Amino acid sequence: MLGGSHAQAPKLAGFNRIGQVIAVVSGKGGVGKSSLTALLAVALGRQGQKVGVLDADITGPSIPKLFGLPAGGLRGNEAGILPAITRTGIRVVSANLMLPEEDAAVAWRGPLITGLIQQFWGQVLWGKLDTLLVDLPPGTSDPLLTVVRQMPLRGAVLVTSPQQLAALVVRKAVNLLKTLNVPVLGVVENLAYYPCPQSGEHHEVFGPSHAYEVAVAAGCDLLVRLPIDPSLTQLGDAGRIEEAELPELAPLVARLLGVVTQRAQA
Ligand SMILES: Nc1ncnc2c1ncn2[C@@H]1O[C@H](COP(=O)(O)OP(=O)(O)OP(=O)(O)O)[C@@H](O)[C@H]1O
Repeated sequence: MLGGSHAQAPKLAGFNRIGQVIAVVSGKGGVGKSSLTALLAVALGRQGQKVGVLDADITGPSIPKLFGLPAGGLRGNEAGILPAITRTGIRVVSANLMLPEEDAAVAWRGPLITGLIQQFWGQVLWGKLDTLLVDLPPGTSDPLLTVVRQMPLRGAVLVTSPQQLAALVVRKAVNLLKTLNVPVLGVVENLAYYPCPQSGEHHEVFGPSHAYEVAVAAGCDLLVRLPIDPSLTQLGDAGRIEEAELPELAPLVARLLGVVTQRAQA
């Protein structure tokens, strides 16, 4: 059933109730977008939200690894696909959960990839969610267009890092989101600095920040600057990202909770 681009969507309208769908977008790979998606899901869950993560990075899925979810963990029945559930109750759907082994490759052409993203939206029994986060692959390509066309996006969170190249590529993503009328809810700069454990001084390991320029281009606020934190790498590698504490995310969490409130009042 999975992987076909023309599969019939079951009637999930009465079953799935999703308060808001938020895309997490970067221009360049490796800026920590998947980690940020996972951390945001955890932070929203701690605020009492029911959260789902749709891993739209079909060929490079890293969400299951961060949560310690094993390959082959997706189940389904004739009604639809059941998401895997993390230790703290976050519902996750990812190509890696369909594969027999974690390191099996997905070598698919574009139409199959977009077909699978559509199935992750249209054939998954997400149930009632406050927020569905969509982790998009880097680049301004088909998956973003598919998500924008198929899902009622409230907006996007843009993740960048201090390198000028990352800022340049993320500005391309900003322009595409503008063209597609997707509001940018906030910019996150990851790997912004390394706080010296001895002196507390912030070292700009990847150079000076360009995130303000990105935020200005996107017409929104730079909400979060995340430091380089080796414990994050360790927790992610161990599949224990849900144990991370990141108070820096509070402004972004508040913004996303605000979106829910505004929508409820509309
Ligand atoms: N703030 C941080 N401090 C330390 N390590 C980090 C931080 N953010 C991300 N990492 C680490 O960097 C690596 C890449 O992160 P991640 O997979 O989230 O990036 P990505 O942008 O989603 O990558 P890709 O675009 O290739 O999918 C991971 O090992 C992750 O643990």
